[in-house]
Formats: sequence, C-alpha cells, structure tokens
Amino acid sequence: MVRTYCRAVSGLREDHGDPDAAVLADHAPDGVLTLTFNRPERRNGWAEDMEQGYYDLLVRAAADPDVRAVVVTGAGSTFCPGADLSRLGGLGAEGARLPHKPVDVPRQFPKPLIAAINGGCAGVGLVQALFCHVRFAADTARFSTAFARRGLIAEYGVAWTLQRLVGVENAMDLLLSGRTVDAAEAKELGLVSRVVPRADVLGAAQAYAGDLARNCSPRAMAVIAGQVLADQEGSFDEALERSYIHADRFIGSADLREGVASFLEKRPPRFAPLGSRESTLRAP
Ligand SMILES: C/C=C/C(=O)SCCNC(=O)CCNC(=O)[C@H](O)C(C)(C)COP(=O)(O)OP(=O)(O)OC[C@H]1O[C@@H](n2cnc3c(N)ncnc32)[C@H](O)[C@@H]1OP(=O)(O)O
Repeated sequence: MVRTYCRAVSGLREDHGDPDAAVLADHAPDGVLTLTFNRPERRNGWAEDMEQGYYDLLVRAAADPDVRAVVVTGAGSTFCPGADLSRLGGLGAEGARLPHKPVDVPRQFPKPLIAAINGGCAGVGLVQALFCHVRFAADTARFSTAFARRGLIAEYGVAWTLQRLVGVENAMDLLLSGRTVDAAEAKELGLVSRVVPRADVLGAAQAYAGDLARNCSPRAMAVIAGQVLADQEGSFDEALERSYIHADRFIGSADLREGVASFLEKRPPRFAPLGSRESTLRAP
C-alpha cells in the first residue's frame, strides 16, 4: 500500500504532497522513492499532468542525494494502460502537432529505475515500463503495445526499445498486432524480468531497489546503466574501449576501496550518494 510522504525530496512536498496528484511520491528512509501513477478513476490512463508530474519527479529524484533508487507502480488495478482513451480520440483534432515527448528523462535516469507492474500496461504505459532498468510484473498483469489497434504508430521510439529487448521478430509481432500478452508470456519474451503474485509485486520491487540502494555504488550503477544504453550501438571493441575508460576512473576510487573493505570487514558498504553535481538530467 502506498504511504503518504515521509520525507520531502528537494521541495517535492510543496508540489506533490497532494494525495490527488497525478503521480504520488513516497520516499522511504532506505533511499527508495516510490512513484505511483495515480488516476485510478481513469485506470491511470496517461495524460499531460501525469507525464509532467512523472518527469518532474524523476528530474528532482536524479538530483537528490537522498534518493538511491526509484520504484514506479500504479494505483488500483492497473499500472498504466496507455493514453486515457476518454481523451485520446480528440487530441490534435484541429491538425495541431502534438509536442515532442521528453523521453530522455526516464531513458537517461542515472539511478536504478524499477517498474512494479501491478496490472494493465499498454501503449505509452508500456513505453514507460520499458524505459525502466528492471521490470517486476504481477502474475495478473496484461500487456499490449496497442498503438496499431488505436490507429497510431510506434510512439516514443518504442520500435527501437522493443526490438532490442525481444528481438526484431517478436517486436514486429507485438507492434503490428497490438495483441494482449499475459505475464507468463511477457516473461518468456523478455519483456519483464520477474513475475510474482499480484499482492507481492510492489514489495518485491521495493525490496530489490532497497538492496541496490544499500549495497551498490550509486556512481558505478549510473555508469553501468549508461554503458548498457551506449553499448546497444556499435561494436564490441567500442564497448570494450568505453569500459577501459570508465574503469580507469574507478580503479583507486573511494567507491572501490569501500566496496572491497565492506566485503572484507563483513559490514554494509557506505558509498557516497549521487547528487545534483553528477546528474545531467534537465527538466523537460
Ligand atoms: C500517445 C500515446 C498513445 C497510446 O498510449 S495509445 C494506446 C492506448 N491504450 C490502449 O489502447 C490500451 C487499451 N487497454 C487494453 O488493451 C487492456 O485494458 C490492457 C491490455 C491494458 C489490460 O487488459 P485487462 O487486464 O484485461 O483489462 P481490461 O478489462 O481491458 O481493462 C480494465 C478497465 O480499464 C479500462 N481501460 C483500459 N485501458 C484504458 C485506457 N487506456 N484508458 C482508460 N481506461 C482504460 C477498461 O475500459 C476497463 O474498464 P471497465 O472495467 O470499466 O470496463
């Protein structure tokens, strides 16, 4: 169950302390920030205030040294089933161009971003889940790209993201058909990392995020997440070269000394947090 705020995140309390906000934030003492899509009366259908609230919270979380990992979930029975269908049909009716979406905010997020997919996940909701680094799904969750069924194209760069996760053939299948996939098939395809009973999904994702927050170097995780993205392009030699460049910065670092000392001394590590100086995320 989502608690109300227990700590402010860079002044977020003032902006997002409202229990009716489109995205709720709950910052636990272990450094895990849980963000909850919160339009349960519209099944968490994606709308401008949800997008703005979510990206705004991510930008602030990136800059806040007290936030070490973020879990994203949905209020009620769905995660996010894509654009709110009570509004989507009317968008751009007068030929207006829709604004380009600031997808770099979730894509470049420098701290672990973990999805707890508690239910229906489709369209732009699936896109947001795929931007997360790791996905936990409820055994009852159902997935669909949905775009073609709604008369839309593969939005938010999802044709790129999806084919790298599930391969070209599966991406074609899922995007062309928009068919509904259950949690077991989503796991088989590689769309999600873990499937757990519905009641456990948020707790499992938070426990995983808490482990990362307590035990892994924030700087190392930021670099690793960037490496995985960068290495989706180019050759192995380029990836190897990048890894040498990063490794040179980490050999002899305080994080390496602490990671080794904590293991040898059989105690939890005390890694320095990642704060605003290192965060390159800019508000959309
Ligand atoms: C720019 C961005 C564009 C886009 O994102 S385009 C894509 C828009 N999204 C969709 O077209 C997806 C439509 N929904 C579905 O395909 C399915 O749902 C799911 C696969 C996500 C989940 O399936 P299941 O678990 O079987 O749920 P259920 O019974 O279909 O839906 C539960 C309730 O949720 C409502 N609902 C579903 N999607 C939306 C939505 N996108 N906006 C508003 N409401 C939605 C339904 O109507 C229903 O409601 P009730 O129980 O009252 O009949």
